[in-house]
Amino acid sequence: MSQAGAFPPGKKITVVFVIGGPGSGKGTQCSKIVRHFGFTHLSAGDLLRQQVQSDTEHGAMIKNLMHEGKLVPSDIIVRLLLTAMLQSGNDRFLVDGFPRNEENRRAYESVIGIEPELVLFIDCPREELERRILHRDQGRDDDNVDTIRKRFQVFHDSTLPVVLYYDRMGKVDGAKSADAVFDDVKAIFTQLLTTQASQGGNASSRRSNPPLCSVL
Ligand SMILES: Nc1ncnc2c1ncn2[C@@H]1O[C@H](COP(=O)(O)OP(=O)(O)O)[C@@H](O)[C@H]1O
Ligand SMILES: O=c1ccn([C@@H]2O[C@H](COP(=O)(O)OP(=O)(O)O)[C@@H](O)[C@H]2O)c(=O)[nH]1
Ligand SMILES: [Mg+2]
Repeated sequence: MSQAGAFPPGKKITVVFVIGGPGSGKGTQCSKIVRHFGFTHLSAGDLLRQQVQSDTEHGAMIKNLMHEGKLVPSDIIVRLLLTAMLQSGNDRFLVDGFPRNEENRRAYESVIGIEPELVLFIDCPREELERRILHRDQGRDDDNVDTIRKRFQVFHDSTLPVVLYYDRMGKVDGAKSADAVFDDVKAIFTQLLTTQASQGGNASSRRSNPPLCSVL
């Protein structure tokens, strides 16, 4: 059952999924989008790390799965996302690093049910991803060579097919400098928000809109 009714009636909620390989710059671009376009940034990975740090019911299980580069059960992450959305009071959300597989997508659809108006896909070659992660220096215990390989495999096998599910996908070249990537991201968001304003409604990612940018 959709929880879209959990939001104030008549309030239009805009959701953008931000997807890309580990180290592609999802968090970096989301910070810039927040500053420029007033979205609330919901990083699925950060929400899970908070659960580990506050030693919650599922903390130990989440920690082990993340250390192995595996995916946490969908119901846990969807519940965390919904709670964060409701608590924010905002009506524009960047969902960073989610959905990561088909099961995630279905769980989101059945529990939250607000279709993303855009899926921003940050494309970047694997060698560059690995280089960035190994220099990230945020003390993450999944940023090591062994776990990185497993995370790449999950991204390739499970996450990329979810990206392809959506018609309304904006793809950017994430190998450029962070500012150059943001120039491209800015153009996509400006187009999205302009279209929304002129339509006065949602431009759903599954309707037959032309893609905002080149498709894979
Ligand atoms: N376009 C870029 N060029 C070079 N380094 C980048 C770029 N975008 C992000 N980084 C750096 O790469 C690392 C991974 O970025 P991050 O935003 O954490 O990626 P993700 O959230 O996709 O894993 C960070 O150390 C970040 O500062
Ligand atoms: O929806 C999600 C998002 C993240 N993760 C877990 O959290 C880790 C780190 O995710 P994050 O998005 O922080 O990594 P990034 O892509 O930014 O390097 C992943 O490898 C998964 O183990 C998950 O299970 N489900
Ligand atoms: Mg991140």
